[in-house]
Amino acid sequence: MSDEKMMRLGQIARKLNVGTATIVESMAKRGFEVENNPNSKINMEQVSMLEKEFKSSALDKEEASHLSIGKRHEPISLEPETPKQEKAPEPAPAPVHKEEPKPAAPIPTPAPTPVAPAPTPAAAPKPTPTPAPEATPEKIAAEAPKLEGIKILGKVELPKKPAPTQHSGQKPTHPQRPGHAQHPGNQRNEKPQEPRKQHPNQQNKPAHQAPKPAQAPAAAPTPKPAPAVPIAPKVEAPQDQVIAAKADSLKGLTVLGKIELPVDRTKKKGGPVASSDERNRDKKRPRKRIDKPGAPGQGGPGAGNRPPHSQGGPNRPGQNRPGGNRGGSQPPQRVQKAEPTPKEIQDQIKQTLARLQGTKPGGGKRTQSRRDKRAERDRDTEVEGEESKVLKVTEFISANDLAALLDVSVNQIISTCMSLGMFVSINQRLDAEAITIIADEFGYDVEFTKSIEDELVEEVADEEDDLIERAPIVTIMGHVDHGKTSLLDYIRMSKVTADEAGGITQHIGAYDVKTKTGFKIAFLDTPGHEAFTAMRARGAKITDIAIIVIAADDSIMPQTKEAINHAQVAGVPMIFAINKVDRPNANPAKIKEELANQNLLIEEWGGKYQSQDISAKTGQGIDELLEKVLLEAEVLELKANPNKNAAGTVVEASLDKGRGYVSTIMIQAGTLRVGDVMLAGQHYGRVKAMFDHTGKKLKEAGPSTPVQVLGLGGAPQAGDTIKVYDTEREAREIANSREQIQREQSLRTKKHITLDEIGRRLAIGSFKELNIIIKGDVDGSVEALSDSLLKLSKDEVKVSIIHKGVGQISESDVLLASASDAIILGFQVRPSSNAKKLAEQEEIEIRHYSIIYDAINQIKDAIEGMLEPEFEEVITGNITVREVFKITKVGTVAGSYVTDGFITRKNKIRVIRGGIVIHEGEIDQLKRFKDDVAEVKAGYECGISIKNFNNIEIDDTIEGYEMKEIKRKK
Ligand SMILES: Nc1nc2c(ncn2[C@@H]2O[C@H](COP(=O)(O)OP(=O)(O)OP(=O)(O)O)[C@@H](O)[C@H]2O)c(=O)[nH]1
Repeated sequence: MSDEKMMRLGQIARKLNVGTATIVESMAKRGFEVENNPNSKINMEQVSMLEKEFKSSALDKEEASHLSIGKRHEPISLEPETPKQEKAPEPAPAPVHKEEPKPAAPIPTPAPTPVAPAPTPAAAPKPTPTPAPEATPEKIAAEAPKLEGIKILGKVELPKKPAPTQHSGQKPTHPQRPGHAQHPGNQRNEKPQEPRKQHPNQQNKPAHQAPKPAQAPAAAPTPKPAPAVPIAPKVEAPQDQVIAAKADSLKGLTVLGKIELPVDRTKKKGGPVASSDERNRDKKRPRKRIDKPGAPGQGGPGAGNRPPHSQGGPNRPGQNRPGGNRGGSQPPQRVQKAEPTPKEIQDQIKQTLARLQGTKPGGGKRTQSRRDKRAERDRDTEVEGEESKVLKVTEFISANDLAALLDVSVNQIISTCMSLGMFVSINQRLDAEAITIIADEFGYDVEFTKSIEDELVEEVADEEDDLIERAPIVTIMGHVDHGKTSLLDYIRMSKVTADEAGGITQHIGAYDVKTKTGFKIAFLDTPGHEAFTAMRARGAKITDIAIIVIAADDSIMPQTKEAINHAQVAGVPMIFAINKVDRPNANPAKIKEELANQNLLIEEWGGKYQSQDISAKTGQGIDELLEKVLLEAEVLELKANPNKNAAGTVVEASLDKGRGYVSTIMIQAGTLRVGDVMLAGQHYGRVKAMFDHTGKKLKEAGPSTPVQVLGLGGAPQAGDTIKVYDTEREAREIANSREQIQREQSLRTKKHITLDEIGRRLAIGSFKELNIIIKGDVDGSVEALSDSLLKLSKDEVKVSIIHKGVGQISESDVLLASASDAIILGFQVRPSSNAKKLAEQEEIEIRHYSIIYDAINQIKDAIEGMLEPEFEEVITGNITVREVFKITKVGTVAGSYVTDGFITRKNKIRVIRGGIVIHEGEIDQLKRFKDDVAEVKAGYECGISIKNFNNIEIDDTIEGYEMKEIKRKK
């Protein structure tokens, strides 16, 4: 008995057409723990519960088998039969009874269903079919009880027979009879809920219905054995019957819908029978088929099922869905979700999107865009893969230009810069370092092309025959007051010294003279002050020979050494002019000795350096000096081609009210003529007029000739090279280019200091910057002042010359000063009336100077004022504690006496006990009697309390002190 009452999990699972896991889960919900093991036993009571719960599932299975049988003949149905037959016997009886007496026993019904199938197969007796139609329901009823198959046949077939031919016909009939539950399955689309109701009742109803419909159809049932049914359907009512059977098992129809899955099965398994899992799959698959036009075409087992579906299918497209519902509303959903899992879903989505977008797969813009990007990447990788290329650029090209040269998008350049910690804009110009780094990122080596300056200086190799001797260009250098100007004056027989403000040469000039022997020598007059060091350096560059003036009554001074260094660095031969030998204290030998100590042996002493004792005052030795210059020049074999466009260097530039910008230029090669288009630095213009150092007009000037030129659009800087171009346009383009570069460079030198520098200064504590704008009458003075001021920079204060130039102080200068919080220094120049007004409005300070020293000293003072003040401690007084009062809410109050100096409430104090400082802090309260006071002088008593300190004892000394600011120097 026990065995009979118990069923194995696997067994019941097969019977109910569900998975063991599902059963276990269901059992668990009901409070029964069952191990998910096919051999786990479940008692019949539980089985009954499960049967109720999974009726639909069981029915599905049966119906499916029926359907297949009916449609495809017995063979297929046979499979299900065997198992069912075994079970059939048991359940069969129950259903029978129930059917006749009371449809109630739904539970048993399931049994019958299974039975039914059994019979069907058994019914294999296809012959019965014929009789089936004739069979009457009554008979069926009678027999039904005996055979399970009867139940099914009777129920389904009968009702269906009336309108069996067409499923649609069934529907109408069904509506009248609940048994349509099956139909509902087909009709699910219309009324999804029905199926559910039907399912549970199906078994009962079918039974009931069977009897009713059995009426006519009953005939079919007569053959009792459902077999008749299956057969019948095939023939006449076979379909009807089958349908009828399906009616009961409309779910089966649903299953058919699932059958679509079979299609898949055909591919994968090939077996139509569905397990609980398969069931879901079937349900899912059908949908796939529906979605996929190709699905229907799939044959195989599924196809067999389909046909029947096809009958109802066409009319009831929702069948598949209903099937899903049968198992519960969830199944269908699961099915849908589960199916998509494969990549097919993604493909479908893509296709769908493609359709929505009206694009063909792979043909959309996005795709194209992706392709393009891919292509770009490929290209990039190719570039990277290739040997590093060389990118020839000039410094300060813009990010955009660099992108074009690298053949990448400017965004890539910008993002690369960002990754490198640089934030650049599209039009921002990049310095050499940045260009190199960025290019490297893209696999390029950078080769900076010669700057425009270099290109200008670069001369086309001249034919030997075109070269002729030229005069040497001589620079006179030396320490302050050693007599440089005097020497030059003597040579050109003029006196410049007397005209110079402060007696100091403030700008350089150029002169050419003829020696007594008739040879020309061009002189550059360099200022002797330290501030002009840079100028001297420039002078040395265009200098063929340097005359180092050393006062015989002095010694080799720092600037003398500096001048020597510049000459040596420039590779310019030096001639020492030991001056002031006319003075009684002159000691030329001492100078020569010092030179020797400097490793500068003069010829007299066996060295290679020429020297000449001279007196700029008396003219002693000057002719000899010039001869030695010529001798040196001869050795140098100085030659130049005068028959080409002029090239040279700007020695000086200034703004002349009447004549405009006047530039002193040393022609180094070629010939400059009036009317030539000349470019100097970032200024260009046509030469309007030329003058020599005496003011005499010149129409042309050859090599080694210093000339004053009128016609440039601005004042070039000393040291700027000049070149003559054939067209103004050409000169303008280069001038603009230089201007841009100059702007970039100036911007960088102004604002861009290295991170290290900033960090270092920040570490120091405070970082202050004194911005200065310098305007002067001549370039040399501006440069000199600029260089001197820059040297005033200290760690704590940086002097920045944010702008400098020749000419009147303009409104733009004031605006710039306002924007950059700068002061303006005017050297021998004054602001325009508008600039003056603007300066007053903007509160911009403009200082005027005519002597460089004054400017330097004042700025030095200003810088000192800007330095962080230094403080020193000043003890203001001492008080002695005579009594101590401890007051609850106040703390300890010391009754004290000011022994010396005074004490103020703002004083910082120290509490000293036994000569040792035990506390440093601030005064909390200072009182005289009950009144708060700000100060108590020596000889008076007072009450004092100290912030956060109550450990005051009698005889303690309280020292008051303050930090006093001290002006800082140097
Ligand atoms: N006795 C004497 N005095 C000289 C001689 N040469 C120059 N001096 C004087 O020395 C002073 C300075 O001469 P400068 O020619 O201005 O000297 P410098 O090197 O040009 O000076 P800076 O222009 O400031 O660089 C002047 O007072 C001259 O008169 C000389 O040979 N003999």
